Amino acid sequence: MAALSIRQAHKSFGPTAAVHDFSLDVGDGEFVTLLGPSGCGKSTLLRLIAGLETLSSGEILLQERAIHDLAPSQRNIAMVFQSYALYPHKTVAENIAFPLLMQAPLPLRIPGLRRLVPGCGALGRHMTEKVASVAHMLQIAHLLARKPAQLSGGQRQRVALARAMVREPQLFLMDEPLSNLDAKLRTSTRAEIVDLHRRLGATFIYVTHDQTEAMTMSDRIVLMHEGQIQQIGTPLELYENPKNLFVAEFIGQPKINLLPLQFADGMQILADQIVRGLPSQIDGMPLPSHNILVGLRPEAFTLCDPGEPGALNGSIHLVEALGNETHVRLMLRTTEIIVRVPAASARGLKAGQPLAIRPNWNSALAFEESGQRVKADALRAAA
Ligand SMILES: Nc1ncnc2c1ncn2[C@@H]1O[C@H](COP(=O)(O)OP(=O)(O)OP(=O)(O)O)[C@@H](O)[C@H]1O
Repeated sequence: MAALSIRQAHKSFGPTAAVHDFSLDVGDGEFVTLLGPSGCGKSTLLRLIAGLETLSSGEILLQERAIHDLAPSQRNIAMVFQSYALYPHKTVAENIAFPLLMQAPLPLRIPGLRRLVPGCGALGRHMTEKVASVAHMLQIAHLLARKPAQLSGGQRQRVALARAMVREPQLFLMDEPLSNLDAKLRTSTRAEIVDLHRRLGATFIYVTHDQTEAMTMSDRIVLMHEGQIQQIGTPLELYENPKNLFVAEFIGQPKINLLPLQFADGMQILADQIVRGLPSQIDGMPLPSHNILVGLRPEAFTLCDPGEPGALNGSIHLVEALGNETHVRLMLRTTEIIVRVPAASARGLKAGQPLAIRPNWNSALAFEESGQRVKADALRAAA
């Protein structure tokens, strides 16, 4: 059974279709990330799930129960915002307890009444224990008496997480929760959220435009563009088997290289160079006879002898040594590509020098000029 099902969701703001024909099933306990460039509709989709926006059409089901007409408070969903949205005048303990307090009977919410109404003492103690246990889990128990202004960004983020956890929701929604943290803290908090997900066993929907976050944290990624799904898959599926150029270019750092492959007068021309020794198959299909774009990741090249069959010859534009590996920007006539070279092989490489490389054709991807992956049908049609 899917924990969350979104069926043909559509949301327009006037003429803008922020989310268009969006369908997704999320499994119980799964960590799914909505990834895409700014404005692709990620936050709108999260807000639709939370009930902060209403659908123009479609359905949202939580544990097979339609929730899209329910108020946010009735959905048993917790959302962690980019801004943390903590109450500045309340202590950390009061911030964390707030969702429990909102669910509690009225007398418990009014301090003077608590002692007078039977049962309130026990409920209050239960709330205090719950807050303490969540704070302990997130290692912020020593901060319970402080106000948000007295916390670091990372601590505020944990308080926001604790406040989301305290109600034990069926679903956690997180909207770019790490974007206000510095790079080092982002890396460690990333690992903490993954660990928290594992320990809670809850379903997480996470929004980010940062592919490293998406790749390292998610069971599956939903890559969006202009309100629509481009591809759904595991991080490796998206990297190794992108459906189209948008996915291939969005996933991967440095970006995939795109080399035009043309056929003219019986010659094979790759990135404006006549090449010999092309394989009979590219991307699992016979070599086409129409022009295509060949996608090669920066690691899909080997340094070689300039005269070797299949060699591409270029001139080094820039050498970026990262320690364990080096990124070489290589100019092949009119196309600049990035080649990932092991540090040991890159010693002595300098800008301005000639360099020859051989593509590893086993990992090459073939794209039509329209951006779609070359398919067997397209080859037959073009033949
Ligand atoms: N309340 C609104 N009124 C009008 N247009 C809106 C509204 N909210 C979002 N949009 C538009 O809907 C589209 C999707 O916006 P959304 O905020 O969901 O994108 P996003 O992928 O989350 O972007 P970002 O990463 O920048 O937060 C954008 O074109 C945006 O301008």
